Amino acid sequence: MGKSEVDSMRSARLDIRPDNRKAWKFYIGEANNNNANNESRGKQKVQQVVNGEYPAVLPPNMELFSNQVAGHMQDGINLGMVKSRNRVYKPITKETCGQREIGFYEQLKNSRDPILLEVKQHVPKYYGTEMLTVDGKQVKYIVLDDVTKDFKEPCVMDIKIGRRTYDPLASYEKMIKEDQKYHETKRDLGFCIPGFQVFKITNGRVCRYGKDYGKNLNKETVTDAFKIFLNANTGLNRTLVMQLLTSLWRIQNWARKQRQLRLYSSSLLLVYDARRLRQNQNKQQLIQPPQEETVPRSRPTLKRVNSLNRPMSIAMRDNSGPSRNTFSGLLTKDGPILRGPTSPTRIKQFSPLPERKSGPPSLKRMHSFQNNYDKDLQSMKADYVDILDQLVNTRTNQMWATVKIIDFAHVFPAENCDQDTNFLEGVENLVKIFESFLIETDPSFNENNTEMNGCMGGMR
Ligand SMILES: Nc1ncnc2c1ncn2[C@@H]1O[C@H](COP(=O)(O)OP(=O)(O)OP(=O)(O)O)[C@@H](O)[C@H]1O
Ligand SMILES: O=P(O)(O)O[C@@H]1[C@@H](O)[C@H](OP(=O)(O)O)[C@@H](OP(=O)(O)O)[C@@H](O)[C@H]1OP(=O)(O)O
Repeated sequence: MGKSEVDSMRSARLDIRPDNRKAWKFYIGEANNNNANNESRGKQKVQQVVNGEYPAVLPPNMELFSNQVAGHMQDGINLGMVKSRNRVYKPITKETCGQREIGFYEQLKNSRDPILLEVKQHVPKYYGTEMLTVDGKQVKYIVLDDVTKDFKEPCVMDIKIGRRTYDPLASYEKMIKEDQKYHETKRDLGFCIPGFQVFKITNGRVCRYGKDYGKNLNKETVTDAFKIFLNANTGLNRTLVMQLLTSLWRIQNWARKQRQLRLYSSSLLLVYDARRLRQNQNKQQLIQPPQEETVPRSRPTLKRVNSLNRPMSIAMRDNSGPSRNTFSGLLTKDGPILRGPTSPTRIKQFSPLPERKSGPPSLKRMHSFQNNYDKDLQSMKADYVDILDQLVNTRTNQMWATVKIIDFAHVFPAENCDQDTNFLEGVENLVKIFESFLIETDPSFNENNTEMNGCMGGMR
């Protein structure tokens, strides 16, 4: 395709759908995620449907990154993230920010400082930079590991951390602009949610929530956003919450210790695989004993297995409430330590539910107490999908949810060797919300327990 053809195609799209420029940003709802219609023509290919709903002329083997949920998108003005195989490419469009971010990744790559070595575990692997020709222009890209690469149905949430999201070199206008947006969640919780996507476990469709949704959230409605993201309409999944919380605790622990960096406007990227969540939910329903049917509907719906340890329930029993027994930030080989009123409480080591061993689904088990054959058939199909997945995926026993720190365009050295409270407070509040979810997934949790409300109200 010649340049003039590409140009005319791009302007045709501009003419026909002028509002599309910010389409993704305002989009809330379901979308078909398999709509990338790539045409390889000669050396470059045109991608018709992209992260910001605009085409781009990309080098061969490159495509626009469809799992990008926030940040600058391909939208006719900005360049979006692109991907090739298991790597994502972040364009450097603002020279100073780009150099700062590259500088940070290079520092991590070469450093032996224990704090930097520790944070490296929570940052996507860095593969240097590359020049690519995009839309006929040479652009420098930062090359990173795609943290969604192992997931069949990647659910991704970008949580921008900090009450303050501008750096020390920001202009007065930039400060005002930043302070005005996502105002309530930033003010009350020290973080905001610029975007997320979730694959619904009920129908496999992807739903995307953009900036406008995030800008209208407040400290109460933010819980709804998390529950949508966590596919909690059929009940919060304890294994999922535990995996995310384990990562969050480790990041919190690091943020409490570190005294050398200021992370302005960095994000925590929460990712999990809805495919694995569905399998986990199905499995829990299958092993659920029949007497569960008598449990009143008003109770939390998540079913549990006996082997699953219950850290927060131990905490509640020993210390009578989450507001008085937050995780201390200390992880030992035996599990996290809680901070209690008198002495620290060690929580038993916990791990995600063991995955189902391969083998054909058992027909014997398939007669539910309700004799609901349709439901049984559905579970059986899900089992086969599960087994097929295991046959093609050797990573099946790995974690299927994690949290990474991303976006270091506004990282600065700390001037006075104290904590980065702006970053830390956001992380701590996020941790508290996920700890309250963990309590909710405890089968002994009583809905009327006022302690939990106390926990939510205790945000800094
Ligand atoms: N390593 C990664 N793996 C998978 N997805 C990623 C990765 N890094 C970034 N993303 C995706 O790209 C989005 C934007 O990333 P990032 O915040 O680094 O870009 P940005 O354009 O600098 O953002 P901003 O406009 O907030 O400054 C993230 O929300 C996430 O969806
Ligand atoms: O983080 P930066 O580099 O300052 O870029 C911001 C950022 O992308 C911001 O998006 P959000 O994630 O805070 O929602 C953009 O704001 P909008 O919400 O108005 O789109 C800013 O415009 C970006 O700043 P800049 O205009 O300097 O590129």
